[in-house]
Amino acid sequence: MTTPSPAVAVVIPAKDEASRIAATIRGVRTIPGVATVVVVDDGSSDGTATVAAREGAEVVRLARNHGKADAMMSGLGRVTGLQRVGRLARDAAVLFADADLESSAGAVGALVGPVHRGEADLTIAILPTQRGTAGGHGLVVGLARTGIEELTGWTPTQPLSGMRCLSPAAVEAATPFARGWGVEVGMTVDVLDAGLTILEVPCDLHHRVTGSDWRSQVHRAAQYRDVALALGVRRLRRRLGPG
Ligand SMILES: O=c1ccn([C@@H]2O[C@H](COP(=O)(O)OP(=O)(O)O[C@H]3O[C@H](CO)[C@@H](O)[C@H](O)[C@H]3O)[C@@H](O)[C@H]2O)c(=O)[nH]1
Ligand SMILES: O=C(O)[C@H](O)COP(=O)(O)O
Repeated sequence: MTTPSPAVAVVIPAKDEASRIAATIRGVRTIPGVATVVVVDDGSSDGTATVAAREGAEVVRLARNHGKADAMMSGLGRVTGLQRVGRLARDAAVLFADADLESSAGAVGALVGPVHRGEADLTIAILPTQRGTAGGHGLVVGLARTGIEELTGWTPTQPLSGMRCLSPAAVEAATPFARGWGVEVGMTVDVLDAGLTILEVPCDLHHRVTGSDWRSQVHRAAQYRDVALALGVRRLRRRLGPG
């Protein structure tokens, strides 16, 4: 007899991902222990929610766009609701995955083992070099990395990586999330501040890279703003001290 894998709840924030979400849901379903897949449609203008429902996901539909962090918080709300009604184990790990991973999505499964074995409270995926040309200059990544380093003494390899698996203790330490694109940086700092452990895990994931056109640069500006805000709030907290 094989021992059943401990439960995992997958949460996928998704904005206008109708062409990718089905493959991503199918990918994460291959991960042992996945008890539920929650897709949060963050005010999409395409058929993301319809496709996700057709794939059998739990769909949370936000009427307007709230940004990635709020979508993730809404997903956690659904996870808690499922736990309350006994449809999901209370000690389930939560695995956040982006919607654009498509057929590579199953590779986030590597994040689960260390959390279930108690080797880490938070695991973060390290992605291989992506296909296509990235159009950035490393400004947002640099801001995030040096900010985390300054606040915690730990240097992350890919500070913006959003594929993350959290133990219940890490969920408690990391919530409420920093807004928008600041969610990963805020989570990293808050989890380390709580005395919990983080492990980076290489995962063979492929996603849509941000290019170099004007839309991509506007996206990077929003990332920069949100990361700077998440760091600023935490610096201020340090200065003000506990309580
Ligand atoms: O308003 C939004 C915008 C995006 N998304 C979803 O968030 C995920 C990540 O968005 P994406 O457009 O792929 O952003 P990237 O710039 O490629 O994201 C990188 O950087 C982000 C932090 O800035 C991380 O959250 C991501 O995991 C990381 O891949 C995807 O599932 C989106 O559908 C939302 O839920 N709401
Ligand atoms: O393309 C990326 O990796 C992100 O949008 C961050 O951009 P940057 O760190 O290159 O500014």
